[in-house]
Amino acid sequence: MRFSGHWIVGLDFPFRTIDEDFLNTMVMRRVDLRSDTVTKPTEAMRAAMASADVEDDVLGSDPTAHRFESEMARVMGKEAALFVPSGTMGNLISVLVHCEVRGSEVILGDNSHIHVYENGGISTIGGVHPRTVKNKSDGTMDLDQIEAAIRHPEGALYYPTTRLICLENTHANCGGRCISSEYTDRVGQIAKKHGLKLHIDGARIFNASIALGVPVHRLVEVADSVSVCMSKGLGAPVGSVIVGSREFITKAKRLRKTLGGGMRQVGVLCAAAYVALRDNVGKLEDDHKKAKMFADGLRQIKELTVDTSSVETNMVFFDIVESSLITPERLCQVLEEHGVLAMPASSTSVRFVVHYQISESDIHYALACVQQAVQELSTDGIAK
Ligand SMILES: Cc1ncc(COP(=O)(O)O)c(C=O)c1O
Ligand SMILES: C[C@@H](O)[C@H](N)C(=O)O
Repeated sequence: MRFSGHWIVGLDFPFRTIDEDFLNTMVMRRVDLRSDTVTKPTEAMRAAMASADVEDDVLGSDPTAHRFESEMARVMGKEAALFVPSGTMGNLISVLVHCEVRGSEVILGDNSHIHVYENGGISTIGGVHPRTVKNKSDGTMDLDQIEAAIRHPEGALYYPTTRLICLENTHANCGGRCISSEYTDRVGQIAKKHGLKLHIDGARIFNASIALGVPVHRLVEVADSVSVCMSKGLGAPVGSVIVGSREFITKAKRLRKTLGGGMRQVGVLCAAAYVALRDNVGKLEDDHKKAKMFADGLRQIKELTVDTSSVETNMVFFDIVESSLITPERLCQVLEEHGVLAMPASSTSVRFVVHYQISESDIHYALACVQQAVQELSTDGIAK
């Protein structure tokens, strides 16, 4: 399908009049909004990787990994840190260390990444039983429901034993919503009251910190462990970091080896992650502004509905109105034909994730493509 004619879209959003020549030039543009995991390493990261001081991190300690882990522990306000290959492994190791006794149960959100997107690893690999509590639209769980989900010791003959509560900040499936330090503290109080541990899936904790204006160490103050993704909005090519007590990290390091995550000259990866931490935290605010700009533009497309008030960080979810014949899959297909990459989020919604390698001009282009695609899919009746 080729777009034809001017892209006068009659929107008061500062869309430009895009004529065919400009459009055809623009069609060569690639705007990857599938996730903030798609960023490519910068020259500074590549240079750091190339010159990293490395040693075998299994037989001893890779000096660059050690320096990076020490810095992450300091930034996050915890005793120690451990570099791991992915956020999935960071969460898995954290849950398994806290729930190292057979028959353990973890309370987590029914829409949490750990529960939805990690292949049930805590159960299939770790033998840990999940007990879900409904995630509210803001990414939190009702505090009373959390407390009610905690198994009573008198039921020990029948029930698993609750040992851990997991939160997710920002909450990806709830649209990148931020969890406040006050709410986190309340969950921490519940955990402490019942002798439980608290883990935070902090894949995008720096996004929450910037959006809330709260230091990361304050956001995770009451957590026993946090998994932080360096490979998302911070833009490192690979890796996450678990932070916690020295005792926790010692156990985590052993479990990382058990899972095959013990890495040799891992300083090559930590060097890039260190550059990401140094250079990119300050760019997250722009990501949030671009996401807001995107949502404002999408809101003006009548076949779409966007809750712009829920766009707190770098994610934009929008719904296609029920009366429309357009499906998220078909819309993403047409957008991909013009270089705009996005992911369906449900049977009625699409997710766009902004990152620091997306420019404002890219946002304008993507908006124009969405507008044109919706217009053409609606009129051509080829939605389904
Ligand atoms: C909230 C959240 N937690 C954990 C992960 C897992 O990270 P990874 O993809 O590095 O395994 C992701 C996505 O990647 C995520 O969005
Ligand atoms: C899809 C999911 O696993 C990934 N964390 C993302 O948000 O893109």
